[in-house]
Amino acid sequence: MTASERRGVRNGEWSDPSETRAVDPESAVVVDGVRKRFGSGPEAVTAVDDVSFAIERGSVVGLLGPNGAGKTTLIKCILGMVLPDEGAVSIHGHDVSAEPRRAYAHVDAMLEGARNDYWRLTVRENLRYFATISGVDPDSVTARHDRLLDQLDLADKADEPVRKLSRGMKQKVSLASVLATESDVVFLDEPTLGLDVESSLTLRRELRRIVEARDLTVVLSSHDMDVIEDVCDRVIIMSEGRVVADDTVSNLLHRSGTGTYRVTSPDLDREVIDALEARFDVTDVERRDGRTHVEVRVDSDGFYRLVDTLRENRVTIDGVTSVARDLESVFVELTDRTNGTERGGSR
Ligand SMILES: Nc1ncnc2c1ncn2[C@@H]1O[C@H](COP(=O)(O)OP(=O)(O)OP(=O)(O)O)[C@@H](O)[C@H]1O
Repeated sequence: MTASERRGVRNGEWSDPSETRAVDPESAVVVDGVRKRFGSGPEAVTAVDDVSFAIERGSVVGLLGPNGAGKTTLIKCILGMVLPDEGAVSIHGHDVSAEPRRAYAHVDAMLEGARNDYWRLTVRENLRYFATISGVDPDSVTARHDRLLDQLDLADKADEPVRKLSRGMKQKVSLASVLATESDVVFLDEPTLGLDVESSLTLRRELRRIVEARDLTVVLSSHDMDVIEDVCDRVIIMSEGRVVADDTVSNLLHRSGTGTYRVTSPDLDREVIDALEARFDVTDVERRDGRTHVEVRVDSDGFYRLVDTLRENRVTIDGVTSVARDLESVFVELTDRTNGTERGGSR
């Protein structure tokens, strides 16, 4: 280990690791006040802005955010591929600046949906290769590799060179290569990118099964909300470099306060719809069977203001139902809000 490796970086200055805050060795990953700026002067971009969180061992955490939110930069800071300007990262209790070898000993990653698999080697040879370079005797994990190939529907391709496989299969080989090692913490960036629906479903199901069987910690970034909703225990949503939500999938879906309501009425004319649009976030208007159905997204006290507005306009209400939320609508709501485009009935 070099002298600089023995030192931690905090608040933009090199410091003695003994000065760094004690981290919970029980956490798989601890990110503490990480900040990263690119460039300088008016052109500077703060890609990651004071981000902190801890990830429990054996959990699957989704990292979400619109393009440019800072997800990749944050993952690269955690993996030591980008040096943060401020803050500290530790993995399994080891500060990545002070003890990089120990911190990264059990970490693997698949970035941007791919990994440098060896296309001339067969699928099984790739798995053995990556197990070997991670310090595992490949003969001792043959049974586990067979199981992995089975789980990912790759068993009948095990002895084919990777170059002969379809794009989706290559992607599964990438994931299998990550899981073939003895890593305890894996970072998967867009693992289902380009997969067909069936392969994506298989991969999600098997990933979840593998996580439970091995007590694996996974940090998964994806633009596909269904993947996140299916696989993750918890979701961290970033927008403009900051964390705007950090909660379990179920809490995010059932957050009290905000919601979308569907109002059905025989006399919702254009004038009333204009009045609703002026005060609320009207997400859908549909005329069917002589009635009008309007979907309105509101915040915590917005529901009562919505009902009051309908009454003021003497609207006959046939029904008001709550529309089930999915992670996508929660995501849009949270990231719209931080981008200053919130409507949600607060006008
Ligand atoms: N090497 C770099 N030099 C300058 N700016 C950068 C660099 N890397 C990232 N950025 C900027 O930092 C911000 C965050 O980018 P980042 O790639 O981390 O976002 P992201 O959430 O991963 O986006 P995406 O979903 O599009 O991959 C963006 O404004 C980006 O342009």
